Amino acid sequence: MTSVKMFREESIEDVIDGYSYERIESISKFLLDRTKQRPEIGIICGTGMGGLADMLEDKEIFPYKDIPDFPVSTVPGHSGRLVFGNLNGKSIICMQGRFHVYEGYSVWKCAMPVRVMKLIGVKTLIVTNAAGGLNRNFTVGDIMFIKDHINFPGFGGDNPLRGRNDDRWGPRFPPMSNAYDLGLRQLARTVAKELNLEKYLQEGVYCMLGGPSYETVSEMMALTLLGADAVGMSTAHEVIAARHCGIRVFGMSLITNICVMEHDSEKPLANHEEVMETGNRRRKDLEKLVTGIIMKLDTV
Ligand SMILES: O=P(O)(O)O[C@H]1O[C@H](CO)[C@@H](O)[C@H]1O
Ligand code: HPA
Repeated sequence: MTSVKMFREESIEDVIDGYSYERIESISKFLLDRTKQRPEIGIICGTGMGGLADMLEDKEIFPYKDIPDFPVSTVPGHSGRLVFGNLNGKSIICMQGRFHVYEGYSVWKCAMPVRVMKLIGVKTLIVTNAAGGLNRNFTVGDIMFIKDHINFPGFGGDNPLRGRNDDRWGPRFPPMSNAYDLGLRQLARTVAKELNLEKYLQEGVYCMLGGPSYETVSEMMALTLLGADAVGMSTAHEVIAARHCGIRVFGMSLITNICVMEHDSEKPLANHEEVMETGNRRRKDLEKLVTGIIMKLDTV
C-alpha cells in the first residue's frame, strides 16, 4: 500500500510539477534580467553546427551550468551555452547544444528550453540536426528541409506534452499538421537557390529515435518502409513543444552519413566522429542558408 502511494506521489511531482509554468517563467526572467536582447527568432544547433551561434555579433553567452534549473550538455559537438546576439541587426537566441533523451533527461526536460524561448518572446524557431540518410537519393553533405517528422518515442507515450496540460502553453490535444511551416520552407528554397545551394537540397521526413545506439540494418529498413528519409535522435520533441505554444518552425537536417542497409555489409557504419566532421565541413553553407532565411523572415 505504502509503495503504491509513494509511486503515485513521486510521479505527480516529477511529471506534473517538475517544470511548472512558473518555474520556466523564472528561468526566462533570469535571462531577461541579464540581457537587453529581446529575440523573436530562436535557433537550435545540431551536432557539429555550433558555428551558427558563433556567427552572431555582440554575443551574450550563458553557459547552461550557470542558468538555474537548466540541464547541461554532455554530448561532444554540443557546447552547452545559450547565446544571445545579433545577425544583421536581428536579435537571436541560440541553443549552442541541445538535450537528448539518451543523455538521461526526460523528454519534456529536453524540450523545456523551447518554452523558455517562448516566454522570452520567440515567434520563429529554426531547428537543425545531424541525421543519417535513409533515402537512397541522398548523399553525405546534403541539406534536407524537414517537411514532417515521425516521433518514434511518442508511439510509446514518450511525448514532451505528457502530464497535466497547462493551457497557458497551449491546448491538451494540439494538431501537428503543418508542424514544419510551409511558407518558411518555400522561403528557404528561394534562399538556397539564390545561394547556389540547390544541388545539395533535399526535402523529406525526419524520424526521431531515442538512441544512443545507431540503427540496426533491419531497423533502418523498417524506418524506410514507414516513409522516413532521414534518422536522428532529436528535434521531434522540440518541435512538438514549439507548435504547442504557437511558435512556427523551420527545420533542416544535415545528412552527415548514409545509412548502410545491407546485412553483412563491409561498408563503414555511422559514427559520431564522422557526424561531427561533416557538420564542420558544411558549416559555411549552413551559416549562409540560416542567415539568408533570417534576413527574409519578415516577408512570410
Ligand atoms: O540531432 P543532433 O543533436 O544533431 O545529433 C545527432 O548526432 C548524434 C549522433 O551522432 C545524435 O545526438 C543525433 O541526434
Ligand atoms: N542515426 C541516428 N542518428 C544520427 C545518425 C544516424 O545514422 N547520424 C547522425 N545522427
